[in-house]
Amino acid sequence: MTHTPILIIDDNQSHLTLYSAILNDAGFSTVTAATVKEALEVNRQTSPQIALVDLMLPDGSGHDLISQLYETNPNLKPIVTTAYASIDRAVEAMRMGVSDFLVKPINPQILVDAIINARSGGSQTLRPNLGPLDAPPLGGLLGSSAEMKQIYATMRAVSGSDASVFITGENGTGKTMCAKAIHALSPDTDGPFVAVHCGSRSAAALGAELFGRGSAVEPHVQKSNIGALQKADGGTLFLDEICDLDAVSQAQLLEFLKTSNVTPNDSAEPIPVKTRIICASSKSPLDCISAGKLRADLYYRLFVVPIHLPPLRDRGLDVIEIAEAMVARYAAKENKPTPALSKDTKALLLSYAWPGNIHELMNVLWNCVVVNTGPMIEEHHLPKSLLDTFPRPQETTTPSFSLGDVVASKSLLEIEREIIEFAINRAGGSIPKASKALDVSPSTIYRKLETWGRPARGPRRQ
Ligand SMILES: Nc1ncnc2c1ncn2[C@@H]1O[C@H](COP(=O)(O)OP(=O)(O)OP(=O)(O)O)[C@@H](O)[C@H]1O
Repeated sequence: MTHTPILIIDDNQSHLTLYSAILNDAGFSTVTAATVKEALEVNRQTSPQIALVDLMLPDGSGHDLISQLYETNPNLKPIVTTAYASIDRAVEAMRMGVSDFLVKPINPQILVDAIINARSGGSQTLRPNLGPLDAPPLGGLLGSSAEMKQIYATMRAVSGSDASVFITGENGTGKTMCAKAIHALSPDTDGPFVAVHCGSRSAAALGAELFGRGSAVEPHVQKSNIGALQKADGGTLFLDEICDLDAVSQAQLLEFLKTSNVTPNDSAEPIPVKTRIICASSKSPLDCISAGKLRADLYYRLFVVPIHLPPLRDRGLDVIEIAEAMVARYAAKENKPTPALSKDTKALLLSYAWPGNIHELMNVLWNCVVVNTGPMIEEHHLPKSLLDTFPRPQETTTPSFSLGDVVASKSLLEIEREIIEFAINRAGGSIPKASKALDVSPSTIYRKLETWGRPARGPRRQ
């Protein structure tokens, strides 16, 4: 069976580029439209089997558009995308027969899964060429766990677009490395990569560092007075620990994102700047918004493509892969033969919690290579004091059910909610998938979520 291109309808050019890149990378062909009028024309020309429909379009609503598309293309499977999740909208969309309801920012794998689901119609599974998921790591990032492979695929997909990227993850998980790798893959790789840590100085100093001083626009003035945004013109600006940015700089950054102009302090003249923004945070941005530290409007502008780097303890055998590469690197540096890791050492590395993540692993292994001279790194060579200080924390993410305990302590409604939440988490946030697993209709779950006052799918809290 041949497939027509997927029609992507969104009035935001960055989203069109990004979704096309993700789907093209996954082996699908795409066509795009930015308005209702354009969408009807492309629909007439290509008769797509699947359309990704944004609900808010400049010349009409996505719901009305879907009705019009059905008139000439009754077999169409629409997938709704929206930045404004509401249960009412989701239920209304499900009633119209849409295949899925995706809340922006959309995780690339969820987007690909939604297309696969729509194509398979719930029975046959037509897996497209997912080559990028098997592609080798990027930019020196080590690790071939499924989690990291998915991250490499996202990085590749986003690198060709100028969409903002929001990287979250504990300290030492590789956020900076990931940002550099995206820059290196991008068409602007020859442009500058400028990194600014948003948490390490006073608001005034940070403001000047980011936006520069008025004198910077004068041609004779030192380059050091130019702000980081201007320095990153034609390249990438990496804002590390964005949640620590002060309120004044947040307002200025938001203004920049709206206008693509920088107005350095004391200067009247706005300066046009074209730069891709990648930001990172080790804190949960949603918690920071709740605490009034991060503006929600700034967050939604920046959180176009989320990348969450899992802690090292959740990357399975990546710990050993990274450890062996690091040991070889440090041995070469110290002019020593590369020692092997004993079986017990590997078991310990795998069971330790690594609160400092890859940074900590690197320090431990460098110490081992420097201090020991033998051909093998044994368990007793590892700094035990360190392991004793940071025992592996209790897993909290997966609820475990002991029927007796549960029945004794919880109401039926509570148990039902736990099971539904569990199924949604296991389905990566996809309500249709969770509903399939529980053998109920998606609208049943949407209605339950509405009762609990919980959004259908949004950025996951860490
Ligand atoms: N997947 C990886 N493979 C190999 N080395 C890695 C990987 N991820 C991170 N590193 C190394 O671990 C160290 C920490 O990485 P990085 O500085 O990018 O983390 P981070 O999340 O930005 O840390 P922080 O939050 O402390 O700024 C660096 O030396 C980096 O080279």
